[in-house]
Amino acid sequence: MDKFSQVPPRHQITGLILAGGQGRRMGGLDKGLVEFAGRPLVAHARAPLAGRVAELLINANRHPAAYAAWADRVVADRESGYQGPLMGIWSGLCAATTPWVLVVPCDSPRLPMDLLERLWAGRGEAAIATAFDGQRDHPVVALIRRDLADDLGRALAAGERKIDRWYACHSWGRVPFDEGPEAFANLNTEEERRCLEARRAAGDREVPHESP
Ligand SMILES: Nc1nc2c(ncn2[C@@H]2O[C@H](COP(=O)(O)OP(=O)(O)OP(=O)(O)O)[C@@H](O)[C@H]2O)c(=O)[nH]1
Repeated sequence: MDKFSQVPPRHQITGLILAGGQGRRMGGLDKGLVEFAGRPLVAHARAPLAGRVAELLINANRHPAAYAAWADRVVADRESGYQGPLMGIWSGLCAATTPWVLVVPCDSPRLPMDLLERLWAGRGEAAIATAFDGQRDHPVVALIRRDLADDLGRALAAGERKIDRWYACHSWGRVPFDEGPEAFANLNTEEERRCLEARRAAGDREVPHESP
């Protein structure tokens, strides 16, 4: 395999930001629109995808107009009732038109900028490749083959809601990232948001500024 075969082909990949949750631990706020370091969280989630994918989708169940500024298309869950991230992934897979979909959560503002390159290079023959930070798997940071959409639809119809259990039914590769857990930190509470913002302000990493 030559080195160029490891470059992710942009036209084959859709970016999908999952922002369809209820944000209960943040008092019901629409988490993707919560400010982090002066910009909405969705802007940070977008940074490692922008310019690297054929189309950028945001899966959101509230405030579609606000999200539209950060995406090519906003896609709501195909079934109502906040049924969890697997429903968001299925909704994105169904809406995508490329063979692969790169999924990221809206509430992890420090993902590696070369996330796609590394998942692509590390996926091997797997149909699903997820990030592993050396301690934990991050199932919602995933490169997934779009042709699994029908299977996922059937699994959801049969009541499946657990991401790992559905992944385990397919060829699933875990791609190690040596940055450590900080790069995949996700914000569930206002306190976590404040702490991560303070660490960032302390200067441990600069996040590139980007406008919609
Ligand atoms: N489409 C969709 N995405 C969801 C749903 N629930 C969670 N997510 C997404 O999955 C990722 C992880 O979500 P969590 O932090 O576990 O859930 P949350 O709803 O955002 O927050 P909590 O209500 O506090 O659990 C985030 O990117 C969410 O936007 C859902 O019902 N539908």
